[in-house]
Amino acid sequence: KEKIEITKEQQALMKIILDAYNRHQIPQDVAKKLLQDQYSAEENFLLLTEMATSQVQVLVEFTKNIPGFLSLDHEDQIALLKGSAVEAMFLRSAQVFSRKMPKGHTEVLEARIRKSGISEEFMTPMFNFYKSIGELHMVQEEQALLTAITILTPDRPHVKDQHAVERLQESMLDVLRKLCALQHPQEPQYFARLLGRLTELRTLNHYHTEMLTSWRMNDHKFTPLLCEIWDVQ
Ligand SMILES: O=C(NC1CCCCC1)[C@H](C1CCCCC1)n1c(-c2ccc(-c3ccccc3)s2)nc2ccccc21
Repeated sequence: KEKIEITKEQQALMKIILDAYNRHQIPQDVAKKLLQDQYSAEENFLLLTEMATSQVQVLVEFTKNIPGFLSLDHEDQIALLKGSAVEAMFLRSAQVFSRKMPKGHTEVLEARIRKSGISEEFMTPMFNFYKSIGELHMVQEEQALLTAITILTPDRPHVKDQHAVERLQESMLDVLRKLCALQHPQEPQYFARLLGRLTELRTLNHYHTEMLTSWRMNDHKFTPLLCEIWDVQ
């Protein structure tokens, strides 16, 4: 049985990522809001644009704390943020959805989201993803590292120096691999399952523009930031 050891610098890296992840959380809790009332499609769309706008700002702050990120080519930094923002949104949504809630609350939340205005066809892939994330019972460190790994995906559109991004991502993947082996010793496949979720995340990314434009209302208004991030308008 090979001895898995997280080195001192890997521990320091994990602490930086976890602190940044915890520091940059959305202030108001969208799940609480959704559990309070059933909103109209228009109100839900507005809620999503507000949540998404603040989440992008939070994501930028988190990303700036990833060691090495600010040393990347500046245009590549933008390309990585633009390319990962939607996936980070779905990953965060999955974590919000999978949080331990009082009896019956998750069912109410799911029902509210199903009636939020998003077209029916996207519900199955979206909730399959949320439930598959929930089944992993990720610890905070794993969630934070997975978000950093998603941001540091080398093959986003317009990234010039992919190797520089690969090197940063690889150091995150190595820490995550060791953490998974230590946290889930009975599940040697756990790390692979975690990475498999990133593939599922990309398919959700693929749907996002259509999810927005098919929102059951007319005249969809987006902020300039979201037009950039969501490839709409
Ligand atoms: O507010 C939300 N998510 C925040 C985003 C930022 C980070 C925190 C979470 C929305 C609400 C859904 C119901 C209507 C209001 C908005 N939400 C979603 C999404 C479904 C579809 C989404 C999307 C994203 C981009 C593009 C196209 C579609 S996000 N899944 C959730 C699971 C649990 C709690 C909220 C959840």
